[in-house]
Amino acid sequence: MYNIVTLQKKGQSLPDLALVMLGAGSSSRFNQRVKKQWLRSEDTPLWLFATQNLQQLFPFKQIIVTTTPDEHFYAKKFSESITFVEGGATRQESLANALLHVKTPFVLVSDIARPCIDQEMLVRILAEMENNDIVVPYLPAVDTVVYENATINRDHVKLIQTPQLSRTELLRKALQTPTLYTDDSSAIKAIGGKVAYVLGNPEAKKLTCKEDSATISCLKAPSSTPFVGEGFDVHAYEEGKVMMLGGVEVHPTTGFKAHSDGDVAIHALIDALLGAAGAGDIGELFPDNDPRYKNIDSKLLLREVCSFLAKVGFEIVHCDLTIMAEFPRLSAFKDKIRFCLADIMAISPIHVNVKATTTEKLGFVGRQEGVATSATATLKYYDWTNV
Ligand SMILES: Nc1ccn([C@@H]2O[C@H](COP(=O)(O)OP(=O)(O)OP(=O)(O)O)[C@@H](O)[C@H]2O)c(=O)n1
Ligand SMILES: C[C@](O)(CO)[C@H](O)COP(=O)(O)O
Repeated sequence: MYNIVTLQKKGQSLPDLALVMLGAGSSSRFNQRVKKQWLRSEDTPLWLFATQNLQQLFPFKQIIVTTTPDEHFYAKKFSESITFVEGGATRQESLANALLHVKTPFVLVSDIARPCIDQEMLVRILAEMENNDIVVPYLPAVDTVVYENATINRDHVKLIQTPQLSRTELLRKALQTPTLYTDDSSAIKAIGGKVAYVLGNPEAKKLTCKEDSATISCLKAPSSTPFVGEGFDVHAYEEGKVMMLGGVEVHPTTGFKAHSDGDVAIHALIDALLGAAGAGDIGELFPDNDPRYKNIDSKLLLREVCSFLAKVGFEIVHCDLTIMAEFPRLSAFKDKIRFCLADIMAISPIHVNVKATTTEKLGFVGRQEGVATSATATLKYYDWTNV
């Protein structure tokens, strides 16, 4: 590792450092269905790419990543060694949550939205840590700067970047304030801490708006690999209920025994979609003991899954369902189901296929105890290079 060699050459020993990666933002200025955290560089989401980039530059004792509560379960599936912490409503709150887990005297904090940190910049930061409370990379202003209609001396202006290296205890203390700061150094400065500024790097630009994607030079285009998932679900019949299959009412008086509306076709499809994304299964998202999902219309669940998949960087390419039912006959409903599902998934109806079959009176389907559905779904990464 070049930076370590450099530091050791300068006679410095390596400090114990924790890395905090802030990734719990709402990505609102990015203004896309996909959140910037989840853009893929080849096969790696941006938050992990940014983390791994720093990880290969320094042997951190701890790595902590903040995520939004709804993405937390999915982010955790990417790594066993990272500590994932739920973020708060602001960057500052997310940082305070992460700091509760830091065990080292110094902590390096970076925005996942600044993925292109190079080793020279990190070395410049580490080299200043000993005699300061926080070390902050910056870029000088190169344009004319007007502040409240008055041109000011641009030599006095610094454009602040991350990562910033702080004394952990002092940073914790600095964040115990109702004042909202947009970075760590402003908070530490406000309590009288000693701030060292070192030269940053234009390459360490923050991804804020969608137009920035093309300028984040270290990111590679997403892989074009298709991901195929499969799902399977069964529900027993229950009299006195409407039967919903694939979002369509197919029988007025014989429905399904279930916590939700029991739409076995949508449930299998959801599992196929989640399977393709590596996101577990329907029960992880919508537990069947959660009162919010009692008798819920499964179309709402499918909508939520589609919006989750879009948020974490996927597009739906195709799906195929086989509904196994002895009763009712489904031939008249297959196209209606297809159009209904395609509409919810916002894909062409020709990319949704629905098949129905009996099981020749064999098994629980054949004995008319219930209905089963198997489904496959194909996803691909959202291609941000086309935006
Ligand atoms: N509540 C928050 C808000 C922001 N961040 C993180 O702080 C960094 C800087 O924030 P920014 O780039 O502004 O990201 P967002 O807050 O997601 O963007 P926006 O303001 O456009 O919604 C990002 O890596 C973001 O994920 C965070 O961890 N928790
Ligand atoms: C921390 C930061 O990246 C330094 O420039 C910046 O202040 C983050 O601000 P944002 O409004 O949360 O993007």
